[in-house]
Formats: sequence, C-alpha cells, structure tokens
Amino acid sequence: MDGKKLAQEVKAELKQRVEELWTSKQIVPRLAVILVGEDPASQVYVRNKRRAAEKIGIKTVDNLLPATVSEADLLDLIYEYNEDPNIHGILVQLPLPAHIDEAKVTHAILPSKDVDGFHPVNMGHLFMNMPHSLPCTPRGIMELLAAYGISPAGKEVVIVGRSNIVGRPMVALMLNADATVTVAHSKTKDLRAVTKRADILVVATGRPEMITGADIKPGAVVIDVGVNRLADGHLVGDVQRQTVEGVASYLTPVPGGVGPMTIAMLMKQTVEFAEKSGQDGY
Ligand SMILES: Nc1nc(=O)c2c([nH]1)NC[C@@H]1CN(c3ccc(C(=O)N[C@@H](CCC(=O)O)C(=O)O)cc3)C=[N+]21
Ligand SMILES: [Mg+2]
Repeated sequence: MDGKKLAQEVKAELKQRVEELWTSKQIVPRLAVILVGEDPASQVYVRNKRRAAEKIGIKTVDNLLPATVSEADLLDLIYEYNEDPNIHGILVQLPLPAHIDEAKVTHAILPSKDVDGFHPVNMGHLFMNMPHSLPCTPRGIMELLAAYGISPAGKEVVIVGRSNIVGRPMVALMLNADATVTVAHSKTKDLRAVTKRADILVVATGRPEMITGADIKPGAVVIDVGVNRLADGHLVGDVQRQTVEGVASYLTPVPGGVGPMTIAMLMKQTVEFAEKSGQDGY
C-alpha cells in the first residue's frame, strides 16, 4: 500500500482547501510546533512537517526549546498559543525530556487546538464515536484502508501495541468502523495465536521486525506502524517484510507507508481547525 502516493493526493486536495479558505474568509491556517531538545529523529519529523505545511500553504510557527527548558516555561508557551486566535493548531513533539510531565503538557493544550488528538477530552469523544480531533497515525491508517477499498466492518482486527498515541485510539477508530477488535501487547500470552486470527493486523510496538510471515493469516492486510532506525542507519518496520510479503494480501512499506500519511493527517486536521475557526465551540 503506497502511503507516500496517497499522502501526496491528500496534500494536493488540502492545498485547494487552503486557497478557498483564503478566498472566502481571508484565513491562513497556522500550526504552532514545539520541539524540546535535539533528538535527531524528532528533528527529522519536525522538518518533514514544516516542508509539507509550506507546500500546502499552512504557516508553521516553529519553537525549538533547549532540553533544559522548565515545565513551567513550556506550559506558558502553550497558554499563549491557546489564547492566540491566529493559531489553529498546537503540536508538542513527543517524547519530552524526563523532567517534564508529558501528561501535564498534552492536557494543557486547548482541546479545540489539539491537532494530535491526545487530550483526554478528545480521546473521550473519540471513544464515544463523536470525535473532534483524531490522532494522526490511526486516522492515516483508516484513510489508507479506505483508499484501497478495504472496509473494517465485520472484520477481525488485531492491534499489537497499546500506546496512547497509536494502539488505544486505533481501537476506538476500528470499533467505530464496526470491526471486531482485539488488542495484543507485551503481556499477551500466545501472541502468534492472536495475530493469526487477524483479517487486518496493525502493528505498533517499536520492536524491529517482530512480526514474521509465520505470525499472520494468509491474505491478511498488514499495517506496519514501526519506524525503527537500525545501527547501520537503515529504516525497518515492526514487520519483517521479506517473510510477510508473500503471505499478506496488502502490506504497508517502511518508509513510504504509514509515516507520510501521519504527516498528511496532521495537515488535514490543521486545515479543518482553521475552517472551523470563528464557529461556536464544540
Ligand atoms: N506530538 C507528536 N505527534 C506525532 O505525530 C509524533 C510525535 N509527537 N513524535 C514522534 C512520532 C513519530 N512520527 C512520525 C511521523 C512521520 C514519519 C515519517 O514520515 N516517516 C517516513 C520516513 C522518515 C525518515 O526517513 O526517518 C516514512 O515512514 O516514510 C515518521 C514518524 C510522528 N510522531
Ligand atoms: Mg507496549
């Protein structure tokens, strides 16, 4: 499944919506991005986001804060953006340094500006099937499936990983799409028995190539969320491509699968927030 190509199509559509927003309301979508410290992987993502935004016509306001920044100063910056009517979305790149409480920071973002969908209010709305903002990676996966004509309705969906960023919101999205959902994780007893049941398998563990051809049902759709940089510099997913390719009906590549869709969904959500701006709260 070609996430890179679909992401390009999504971004081309967004560019048009951004132009229309300017023509009709003179609004330019603005996204505040906050990156703390100098983690090289995070810098790559922030750069990719900025590049994508520029092409679409979204303005990004980048904040590169030193790893030593205090939690209080970081919170103050978020409060400023919360109040600023020209900022439609706020993204704090995770992970944060150990001395900063990630929950406190993500909960400080106004839910209506929470482009990542990590705020408990947004997570709660998502689980009740009345979403305002959706976590970008799970949303990107749903759009990828839809683009390939794969409906989760009535399917056995197995999600490996239970993170707040991917696994848990993925449960809600799949349930909202009428799938039968199972979540496996590091304490699951017979992982292979569980993954082999899946019609659609979503793997988000951060463990390089942990899922092999022997772990999946023939014809399964396999979504690989992993982005693992190996010591030799090359990138692998959580799924072993060589052994899974021949068994699965569809597989998302790494790179070029879920990653580009994540960025496209971040852009989409920013545009949606800008389109809603000025309307009554939600
Ligand atoms: N608040 C927050 N929101 C996030 O959405 C968020 C975050 N923090 N912290 C880090 C993770 C990771 N993440 C990725 C996004 C795009 C690619 C991506 O585009 N990957 C390319 C390859 C890029 C490369 O070469 O390294 C691909 O898969 O083709 C990867 C990873 C978003 N995250
Ligand atoms: Mg885990």
